[in-house]
Amino acid sequence: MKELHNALRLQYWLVVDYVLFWRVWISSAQQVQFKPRTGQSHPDQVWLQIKPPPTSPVDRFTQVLAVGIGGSALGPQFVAKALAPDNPPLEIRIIDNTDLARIDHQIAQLGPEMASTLVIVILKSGGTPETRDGLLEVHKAFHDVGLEFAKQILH
Ligand SMILES: O=P(O)(O)OC[C@H]1O[C@H](O)[C@H](O)[C@@H](O)[C@@H]1O
Repeated sequence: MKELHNALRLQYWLVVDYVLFWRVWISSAQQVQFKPRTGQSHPDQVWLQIKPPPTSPVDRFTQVLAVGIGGSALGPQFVAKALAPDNPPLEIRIIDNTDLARIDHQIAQLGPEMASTLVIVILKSGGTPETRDGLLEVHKAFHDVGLEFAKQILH
């Protein structure tokens, strides 16, 4: 059982490394834009463009704040819970609904480590309104404490 767990743990990190590598590589090859399902350009798309790789203003990232809903939240939640090592190097939180009180609470939980938080936006379609709303809330929170949000986001 221990061997199985170790094998799964190794696979977990291989998948995480693989996904992060390709997301960063693809993002640096092309500016990723957030577009709604209507196909019209989003008015906020300028700040939603990122210039990867993300960087932490305080040397390294210590936690992850993911924004996604439905399958885009359940998948990462499953991987994080099922395959995480005993002492995960990064705390992972997921904003997966539009309850503002809950979102505020999750942002407050980032505490002084907001500067070392990597924000990951997960979506398949590219235009889920709930995910956009969560993203706007997180953006405002980073902006309010003077952090350069665009540098800490991967989407
Ligand atoms: O991954 P996205 O395109 O953001 O979609 C996220 C979710 O949106 C809706 O809630 C759908 O009913 C789900 O099936 C989907 O997983």
